[in-house]
Amino acid sequence: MEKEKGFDIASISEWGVGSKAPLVIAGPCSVETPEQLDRTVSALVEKGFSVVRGGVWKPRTRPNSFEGVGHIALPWIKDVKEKYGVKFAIEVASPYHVEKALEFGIDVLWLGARTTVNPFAVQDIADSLKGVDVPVLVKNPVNPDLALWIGALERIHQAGIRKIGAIHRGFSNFNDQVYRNSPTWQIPLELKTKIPNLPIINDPSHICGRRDLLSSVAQMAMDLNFEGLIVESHIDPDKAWSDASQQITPEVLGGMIAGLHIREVSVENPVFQSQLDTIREHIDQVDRELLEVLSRRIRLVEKAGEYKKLNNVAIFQMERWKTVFESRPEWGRSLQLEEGFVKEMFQLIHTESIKKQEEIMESKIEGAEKLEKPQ
Ligand SMILES: O=C(O)C(=O)C[C@]1(C(=O)O)C=C[C@@H](O)C=C1
Repeated sequence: MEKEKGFDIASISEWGVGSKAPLVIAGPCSVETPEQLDRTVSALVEKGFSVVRGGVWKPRTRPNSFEGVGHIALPWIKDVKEKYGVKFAIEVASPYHVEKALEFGIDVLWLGARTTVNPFAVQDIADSLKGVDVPVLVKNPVNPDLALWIGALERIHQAGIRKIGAIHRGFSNFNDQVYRNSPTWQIPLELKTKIPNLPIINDPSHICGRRDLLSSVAQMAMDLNFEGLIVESHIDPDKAWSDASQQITPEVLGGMIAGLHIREVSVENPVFQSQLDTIREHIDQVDRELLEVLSRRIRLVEKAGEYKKLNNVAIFQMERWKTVFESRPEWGRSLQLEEGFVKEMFQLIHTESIKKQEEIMESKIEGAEKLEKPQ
């Protein structure tokens, strides 16, 4: 995969938010009242958290939902920062938000998923950040579009922001039965591959939309070596004014973070390394075989395409495709392969079959004349 060039990025240890790894940013979805903020921050500090989040201006999908208390929350935030010595992160969606946040000494800014999708809005914010030395995090866009995410990061970075990171909050979906926003892990992993030194922070709260899944998503992020977590935590989650079902108390959050297994990127252990190298050699061998088998299948599909052309038969054969699509996951099950994985793989394979046969139909494929027309 090609790396993006020209990103000069500071590591989290240079952000001025402490050097504990992973970085945990925790706090209420929305700042509601001075009392709610004070009680939540006090409980978070007691559990060892020192970087707090809290929504001031809340972009909501539907009108008439609670849209945040607005700039009146900023003096309350300034008070808890002074009282508890915490750092504070908020979302900004316009140059006005940036100006106000900086005026009140906010330590970390983030762009929300609905802002990232809009290059005009991102550019306006980037322009307002010129000459400012504050960490800025960019959430993934609501749609699974890596280029759009990278584009927003580039705009912020080109404004001179070196303390830059990404937040993976999942992607909108039509009918994901499990997640509020599908994690689609391959997208943040591809981002990491393209911009290796970009810190990525996982947001299990917005991915899950419910409390019971938070720790499994947070653990997955740690297994994939994400640099941090941003988690919604409220002193009285059931009474939260927004996103009540995904917030947890600072106490529960403390337990969740303590229970995470933090993985090393690699270890200086020659035995481990040589064992992993052996396994990787086997994987290389199997991947070759896999590609050889796939190539054999495609050659057969091409042959079928040539016969279809000769006999003026349509490419898409619904009955046959149904049989293939229903039988393969069953074959896979007996080989301990996940049904969803097999289905997705065969969908891809079928798309390639159709593409290949289209090419044959459109062109005068050499050799087609040599085929005998079946009787
Ligand atoms: O069976 C065929 O007619 C094929 O061309 C093969 C194949 C496949 O890839 O399995 C491809 C296209 C059809 O829609 C059905 C099946």
